[in-house]
Amino acid sequence: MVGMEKKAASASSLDDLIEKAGGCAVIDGGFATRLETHGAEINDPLWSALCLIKQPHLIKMVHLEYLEAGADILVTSSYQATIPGFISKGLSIEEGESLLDKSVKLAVEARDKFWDAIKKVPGHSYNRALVAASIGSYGAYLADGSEYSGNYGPAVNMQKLKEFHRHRLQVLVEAGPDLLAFETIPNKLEAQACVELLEEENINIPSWICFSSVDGENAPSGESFNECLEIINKSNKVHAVGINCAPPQFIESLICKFKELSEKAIVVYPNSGEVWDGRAKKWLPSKCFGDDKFELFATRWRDLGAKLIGGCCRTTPSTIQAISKVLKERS
Ligand SMILES: C[S+](C)CC[C@H](N)C(=O)O
Ligand SMILES: N[C@@H](CCS)C(=O)O
Ligand SMILES: [Zn+2]
Repeated sequence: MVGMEKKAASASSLDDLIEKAGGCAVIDGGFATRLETHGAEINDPLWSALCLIKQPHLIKMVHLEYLEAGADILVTSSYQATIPGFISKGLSIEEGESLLDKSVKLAVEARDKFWDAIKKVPGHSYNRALVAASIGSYGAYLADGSEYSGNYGPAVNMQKLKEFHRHRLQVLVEAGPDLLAFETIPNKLEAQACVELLEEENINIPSWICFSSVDGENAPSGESFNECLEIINKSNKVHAVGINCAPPQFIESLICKFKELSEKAIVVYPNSGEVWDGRAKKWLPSKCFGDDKFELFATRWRDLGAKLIGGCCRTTPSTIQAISKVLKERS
């Protein structure tokens, strides 16, 4: 009974935010992308998580920029932050745990600082943001681009994926985020591992599970979203499903597909359209959508029923400002 009350209360924090935001809340944009703009060196197996060790002040700065731009939800710097990843840098388990905790604390501090200042400004149109702890896929940790292929090889089974996700999930939950954001999940097995872990760990923080997609129709593994969402639909621990870090031109039809396949809220935060070369560790020059296009897309995605909209890699605070402006009709 206590558990049920807790769940009902926590799920409503996301619903409340969506309502306060006028029916569609704004997520922040490319986090690693913005760190790089500020000179962060992230060409490393830890990618943006290297900044948790070396340049945490940049993390807070980027969170503040996205808040200023109008983000209702901040996604933390933990996408590629894992205990084994930190251990491979010579850190201890305790130090790794403390860095995961710090990823949430930095976002909470930025949110509180921004909100304390802005709430005193008469007529402001901001909402008190929520902090979503990023949980990047196993493929992100592998740092070989496999969050876009879903190909983890035959040795990676359910047990292995749960083992990978469990400890980080526990530490992030303990740090007190408002939401959990599973990002760039590329296959059905990992979606199922995440759903089962939320149950096994009895997590009562609202969560979303987002898939990447490279063909605009299926999960990167080639498995259909029908199969993937069937598993997620059975869980009342997952509050929203959607797509992140796929090109924007895929999003419209994927929202329509997801609406047919699930009653859960739909969350979309695509990248700029550029393609990640996992071997060279760089973005390939390719079709790239600017802020003006995101402004048009965001209205369309909202009208199609998306409840959470933002940007992923290679989008910037100005992209989020454009989305926020059009969704909240700010001038
Ligand atoms: C979303 S991708 C661009 C993140 C980086 C990737 N996991 C890598 O380490 O190469
Ligand atoms: N939250 C991460 C996702 C990378 S795909 C970021 O924005 O860097
Ligand atoms: Zn991305």
